[in-house]
Amino acid sequence: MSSSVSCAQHHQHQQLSFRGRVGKTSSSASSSCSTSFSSLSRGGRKATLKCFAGEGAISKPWDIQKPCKLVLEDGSVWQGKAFGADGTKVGEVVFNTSLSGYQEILTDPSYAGQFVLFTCPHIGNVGINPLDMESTKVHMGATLVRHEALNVSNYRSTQTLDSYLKEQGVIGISDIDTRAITVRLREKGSLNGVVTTDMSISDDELLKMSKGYDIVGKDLIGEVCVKEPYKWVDPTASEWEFAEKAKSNKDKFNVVCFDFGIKNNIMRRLASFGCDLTVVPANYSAEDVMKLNPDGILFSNGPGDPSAAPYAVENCKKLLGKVPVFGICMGHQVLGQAFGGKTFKMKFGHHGGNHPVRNEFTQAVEISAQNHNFAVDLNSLPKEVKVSHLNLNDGTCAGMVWEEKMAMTIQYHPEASPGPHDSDNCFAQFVDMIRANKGMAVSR
Ligand SMILES: NC(=O)CC[C@H](N)C(=O)O
Repeated sequence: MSSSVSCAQHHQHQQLSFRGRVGKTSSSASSSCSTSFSSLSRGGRKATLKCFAGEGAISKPWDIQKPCKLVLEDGSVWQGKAFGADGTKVGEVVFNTSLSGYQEILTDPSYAGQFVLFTCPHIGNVGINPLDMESTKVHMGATLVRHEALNVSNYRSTQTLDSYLKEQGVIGISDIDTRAITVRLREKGSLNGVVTTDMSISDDELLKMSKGYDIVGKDLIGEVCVKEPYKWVDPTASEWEFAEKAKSNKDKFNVVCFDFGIKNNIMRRLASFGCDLTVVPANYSAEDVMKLNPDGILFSNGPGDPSAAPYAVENCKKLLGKVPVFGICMGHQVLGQAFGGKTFKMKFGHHGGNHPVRNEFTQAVEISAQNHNFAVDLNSLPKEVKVSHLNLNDGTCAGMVWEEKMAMTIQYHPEASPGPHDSDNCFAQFVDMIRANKGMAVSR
């Protein structure tokens, strides 16, 4: 099987990699970027390395000094280099501590209305591939990185981060001090900011724009969710499947997913555990959902303030107790409100792949992938609701169960993508709840 690997232009001393470093580029390769590098073969796999330079032209991406700046609402101005699209955007800046999986983060619809600052200093090194998309586009307003890797090294990559962001109309800024900004966000809390490649706009104007932005009270779900119902049947590809329960499952269940900005891997994991999915818009009525005769209902992740989506909460209230329900992230927050609880905005939220949570029933600790800026207030919940998981960094509510209502919720991301798989068992638990409700034997 041969696959095509793309790389940005390389200068003489840069190394080319193919699943690990394989040697230095020759000087003839570095001076002749319109031709393909000779095929590299490793582990039986062949790859053709191509350059992104246009016909005959030798552009030097490492020499490009197109300016870009970030102005935060606290008045700080951060000069950097532009990549991706040109333009001016306003958003809430959050930092993500994941060491890998920038493509999944870029395409997570929950980041609409926000800018993601990656604390991992090297972003872009595995390029972009068509298989790791969590949705059809990039939803964040801008991507903030310390260093944009020009050298792309992955056998699945078909595009550079730069060209993908250009195509998506998303601004990238590199060469800014992401550590200093992260410390600032930790001290002051999430800050709004403006990123621009238009140097004619004054810092004062940009500051005014960033101060005028507020994600609180904004219903961003409507911007990212589907308009018409659709079916999803694809499980995790068999070569990646790791859960024994998913491998041995033979039964099929009809599950309706409310799309608040659903990530593809939630659907893949549910499909792996035997769920045939009908994905419906966020404002699909409870009555219409019940007409689909679901065995279970999923409330998905999604962007923005959970208290700004009262229609979702009302729908949820009508469905509680009818069939088993599972809420993930925004879905957890919507269910929390439907239970009678309240949500609040956190100082800088949780965004990363290494957050410890404790299962309050088993005391087991899971390392989880998280991405949220709001949380359910533990003290606002009725006594029938049990807190199933606690975040061990700050003691916030990370999961709930209301047994009589057949409801379970998780504030973080059991589907990972990117992140650890410790919490994947949540999908099996949801399916077990469905099985029990149908009078079937539970698989444990
Ligand atoms: N990933 C999500 O679903 C995020 C939920 C919500 N927008 C928050 O930031 O808390």
